[in-house]
Amino acid sequence: MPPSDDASIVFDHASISYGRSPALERIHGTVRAGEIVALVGPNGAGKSTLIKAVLGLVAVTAGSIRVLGRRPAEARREVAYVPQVDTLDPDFPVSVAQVVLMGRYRRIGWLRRPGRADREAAAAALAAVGLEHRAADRFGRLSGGQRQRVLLARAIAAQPAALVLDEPFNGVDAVSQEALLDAIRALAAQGAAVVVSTHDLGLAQVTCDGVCLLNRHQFGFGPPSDVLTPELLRAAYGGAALELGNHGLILARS
Ligand SMILES: Nc1ncnc2c1ncn2[C@@H]1O[C@H](COP(=O)(O)OP(=O)(O)OP(=O)(O)O)[C@@H](O)[C@H]1O
Repeated sequence: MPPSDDASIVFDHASISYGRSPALERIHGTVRAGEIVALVGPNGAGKSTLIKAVLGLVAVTAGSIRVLGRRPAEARREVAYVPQVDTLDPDFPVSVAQVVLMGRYRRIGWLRRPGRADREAAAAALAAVGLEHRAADRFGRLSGGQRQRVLLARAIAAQPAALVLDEPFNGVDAVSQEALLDAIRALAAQGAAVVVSTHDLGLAQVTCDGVCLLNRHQFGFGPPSDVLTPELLRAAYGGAALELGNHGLILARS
C-alpha cells in the first residue's frame, strides 16, 4: 500500500538511475511534518542522490517521490537546502547577515529590496543558530562549523515547510554541532519535515525520529530502534565496518 500523500515527503518505491546504472532502488517511507529523518549508509550508498531527488535535481526513474503533496520540482520553492559547507567559496566577499538574508529572496524575488520583515526574519534565524553577534563579520572569517550554522540560518530565514541537509555535522566542533541540532529541532517543532544525511549513527539514533538506512537499496526505514540494529547495519555496511560503542550507540567506520 502506498504511504499517505498528505504527509510531507513520501517515497513510494522510488528508484533513481544515472544513465543506465541504478543508484538507488525502491526507497519507500514517509517523513511527516515535524519529523527529523536521517539518511545513513556507507560512502557511495546514495544519500546525496536521494537528497538531490527530493530537491527535484535528479529524476526518479521508477516509483515516485512526493514533496508537500507535489512533484519535487514543483515544491522546490518551499524546501530549504543546506549544502555541505565546503561546497561554498569562503572568500566570497559577503557578510554573515547578507548570507542569511539570501534565504529571503525566494519569497521576495531577486529584484525587490528586502524589507523590515525580511531583516527581522534573518536576524531571528541567525539568533536561532547562536550567531547574532557575528552578523557584521565576513562570512569567510568564520570557522567551518560557524559557516555551517550560517547556512542553516539562511535556510531557516526562508521559513520552509521542509528542510534538507547534506552532511551538516562533518568536521563540525561540538559547540557548533549542538547549535545546529537545537536549530534543526526548533524548525521541526514548528512543523517542518527534515531530512538530514549523516555518517554519525550515534547522532541519528539519539536525535532523529526516523532513519532511512541505505546502500543502493533500502535496508530499513522507520524508528531508529527498529532500523539501527546490528543485523541491518551489518547488512548495509558489511560486517567489518561496525563496532558496538559505549552506551549502546552504534558507531560506523567507513
Ligand atoms: N552525477 C552522477 N553521475 C553518475 N553517477 C553518479 C553521479 N552522482 C553520484 N553517482 C554515483 O551514484 C552512487 C551514489 O552516490 P552518492 O553521492 O549519492 O552517495 P553518498 O551516499 O552521498 O556518498 P558519500 O557518503 O560518499 O557522500 C555512487 O556510486 C556515485 O558514484
